[in-house]
Amino acid sequence: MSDIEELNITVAVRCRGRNQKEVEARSSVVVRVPDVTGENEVSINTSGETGIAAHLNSKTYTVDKVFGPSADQHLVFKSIAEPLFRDFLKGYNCTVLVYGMTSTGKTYTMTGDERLYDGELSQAAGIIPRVLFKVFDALEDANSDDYMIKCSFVELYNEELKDLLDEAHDSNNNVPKKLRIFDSPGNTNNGNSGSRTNSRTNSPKIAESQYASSMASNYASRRRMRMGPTMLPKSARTALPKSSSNAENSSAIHIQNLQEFHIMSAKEGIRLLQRGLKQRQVASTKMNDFSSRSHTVFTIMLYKKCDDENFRVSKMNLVDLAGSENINRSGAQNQRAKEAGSINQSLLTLGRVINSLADKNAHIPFRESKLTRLLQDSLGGNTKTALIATISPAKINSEETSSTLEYASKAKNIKNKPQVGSFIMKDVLVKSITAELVKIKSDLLSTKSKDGVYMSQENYKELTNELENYKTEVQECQRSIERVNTQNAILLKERKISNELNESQKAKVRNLGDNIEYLYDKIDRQHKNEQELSNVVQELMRALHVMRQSLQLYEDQGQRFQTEMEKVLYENVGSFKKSLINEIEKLKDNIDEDSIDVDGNIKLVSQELSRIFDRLNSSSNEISQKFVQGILRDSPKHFQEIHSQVENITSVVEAYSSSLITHLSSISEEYNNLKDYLNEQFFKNNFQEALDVHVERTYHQLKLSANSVFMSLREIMNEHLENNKISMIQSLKSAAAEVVEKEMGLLDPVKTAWEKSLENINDCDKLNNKFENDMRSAVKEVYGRIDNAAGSSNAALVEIENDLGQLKDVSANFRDNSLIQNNVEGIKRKHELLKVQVQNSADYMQAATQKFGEIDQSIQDLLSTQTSPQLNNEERIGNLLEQLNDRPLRPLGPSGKTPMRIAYQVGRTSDVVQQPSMKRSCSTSPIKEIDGNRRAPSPLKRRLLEDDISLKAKEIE
Ligand SMILES: Nc1ncnc2c1ncn2[C@@H]1O[C@H](COP(=O)(O)OP(=O)(O)OP(=O)(O)O)[C@@H](O)[C@H]1O
Repeated sequence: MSDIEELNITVAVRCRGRNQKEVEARSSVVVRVPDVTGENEVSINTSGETGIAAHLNSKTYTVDKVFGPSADQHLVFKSIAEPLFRDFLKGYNCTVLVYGMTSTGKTYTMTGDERLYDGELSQAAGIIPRVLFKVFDALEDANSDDYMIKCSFVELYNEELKDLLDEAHDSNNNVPKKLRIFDSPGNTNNGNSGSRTNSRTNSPKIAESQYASSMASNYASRRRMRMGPTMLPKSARTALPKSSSNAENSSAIHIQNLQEFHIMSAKEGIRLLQRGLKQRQVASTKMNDFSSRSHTVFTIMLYKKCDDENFRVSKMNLVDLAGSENINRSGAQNQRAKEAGSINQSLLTLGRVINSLADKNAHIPFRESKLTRLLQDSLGGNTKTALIATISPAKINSEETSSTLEYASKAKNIKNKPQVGSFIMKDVLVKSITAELVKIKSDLLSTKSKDGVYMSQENYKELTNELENYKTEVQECQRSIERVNTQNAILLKERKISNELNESQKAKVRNLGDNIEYLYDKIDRQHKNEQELSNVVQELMRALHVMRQSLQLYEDQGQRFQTEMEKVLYENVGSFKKSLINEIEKLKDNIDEDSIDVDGNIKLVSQELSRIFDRLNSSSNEISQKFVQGILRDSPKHFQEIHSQVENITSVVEAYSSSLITHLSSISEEYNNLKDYLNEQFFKNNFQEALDVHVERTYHQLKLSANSVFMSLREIMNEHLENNKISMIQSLKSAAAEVVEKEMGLLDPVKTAWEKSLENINDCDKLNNKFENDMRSAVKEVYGRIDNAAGSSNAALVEIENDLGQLKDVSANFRDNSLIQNNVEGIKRKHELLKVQVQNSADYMQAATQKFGEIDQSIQDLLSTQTSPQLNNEERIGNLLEQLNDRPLRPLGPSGKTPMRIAYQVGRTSDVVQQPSMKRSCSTSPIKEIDGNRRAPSPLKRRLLEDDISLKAKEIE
């Protein structure tokens, strides 16, 4: 046992969002959790302070996972229950517990929305429905047929156990069987001596009691749900302890009389769950109007084949604990108080058990409550366990939240020693199933023996209940149809109203459009005025410029005046000075002469002076008058101009400002109108509805237009494709015709050439035949001659032999007889003659052979020229014709003509266009073409002839 790894139980915290009650109570959020998940710390501030103080005074708890308000059911299942579920499939016993104060989401987490929608679970489905679906999915995926799944559903309420699936609760006649927690014989983990070690060594097994209870007959429900509680036959009961591999550790807690139901699908499991939930005791308290004050345990048992003889048994306990709030807070009284007390009794014991396990105490008070006895194996035992603590974020529940978090963080220290579950022998299982079958068969028999339909009381009740249920369902459906109809009518009415509203909105929008048009008009006019104003300002600038120029003119004139004055003064004073000096000189002269008329001179000087001053005066007067006159002349003009400019500007500015005021007032009036209109009329209406209608209509229009677009697109595509097809076919046809025409054009000269070549070939054939005939006759002649020669040679040989015989006979008379001498001479002459004849024949044959060679060579030459790869067909044919026409025929033998045979061949197969007529003529030819190479028989024949001749010649010799 010590080899088995110790595992801390997994602890998660799930914090929901604030509920209606908490929002209405304006209770602030005091719990800090992530929005979804990702952290393993949760902190709570119970001090009532805010800001940094709150942060400093808050208490932080560390767990394995924290889920915030946005964590959905799927995430919680995936993170917490699914890992355990995988171990459950492997054969481990697993437990998932939800713990927390009422209305924090325990039932939501464990069960959630268990209903099926089109055979599927909703997003809000909790752990139990998800496990039910997962288990069948997993086993079906594994293609495993050798498994069996059973379910049970038990409630612990007021320290009383209740089988939530026992139909006797619904029946008036049947009393539900009492459930009892039952320690298997080997269990040493009792209340007094219960120790952590003992509990851990407990191995889950299928005990007799469990079977006794699970096999309790319930044919009615089995028939309905194709499943049912099974009863272990006696033999199986006795066989059971031996079948368990962990028999020596057999010390599990079991519930006597608890019914277990076979399920063949997840849906059957869901139906069982729903049936059990209906039975669940629900009482209302101050804390939660629908608060459940009971603990429930939904158990899924998996019997999975592990070898030929045994099935492995694993259990998944899904525990929804009652609310953990304390009795004072709940305000429950009387019966409720008792209930609350008992709940607390269980939960308090659970707390103590958790504390003891966390502190590793020797004594663990499992036996002090039924809840802890039930959970004995899940806490510190062989089970893999996960605890989900559900909490509220609101300040009003902070006390309970703290207590829940304390429990959770304590529970995190509990260590389990998970072990793979026990085995059950195949025989035992088969026997239990056989027992069931026997029962079903007997029921069937009794049914058959009756005329009508027979069914047991229970079954009948079941069916009646079912019928009632269906009736209720039908009524509900009718009601919902009516509801839907009413809603539909309302919706139609609303639609009408919204249509009207829409129309009026449209009119208003049109109005608004007109107003905006008008405003735009005004703004345009305003713009024009601004333009005018800017023109005026420009004019003003110009006038200013003119004024500046005038001023400059004045300044220049003044300058000129001053210069002239200076000039006049300088000239006059200079001349005066000169004349004065002259006069003084004169005076001096006169003084010397004593004849000076002083008075006269003085008079003259004074006259001169007064004249000068007069002139000066007059010229200065003249200049100043001129200047003044100039100023007087020009000034009114300038001033007039300036004045008129200023007047202009003033009038324009006045006009502009008045029009500005008018426009501004009218714009502000329009703006106010618009604002009023928007405030009072436009937004006053339920624009959301109008918007919805618009959205709906737009959607429909979009859909219609999308459809029509698609349709037209399809039509266009089809048309396009059809056109393409037609034009492709046409172009292909015309291209093919063109190609054929061109090819035919190209073929024509070739055809003519072919025809010509065929004629040539035919001619060749004729020539060839003639040549062959000639050759044959020549050879025949040669043969005749050779035969003659051979005949005469033979005759000569016979003669010689005769002569030799005579020679022998007359040898004795040879020397003296002149006749003999004459005979010998005659023989000699005949021999010479014969020799000459043989020599002639041999010469003739040699000449004939030479002719054969020449003929052969000429044919080879001819063919090699014709089959040259560099030549095209036309050239070959031309050559051929040329050779036929121009080549001098070599005399041969008696025919005296050149034998010729043309095998027209083309280098490449693809170039060959074989004419039927040519083929025919070729096939009639005595000389064949093999593999395109010409092969003439004449050399062989010739060689044979030569051999023959030389043989004959040798014989003759
Ligand atoms: N995480 C959550 N997300 C959405 N709704 C939730 C969540 N938790 C709880 N609720 C809702 O809060 C209400 C109370 O939840 P639930 O009945 O599960 O609480 P409980 O802890 O089981 O209470 P009790 O102890 O009284 O049985 C339910 O309507 C449930 O849908």
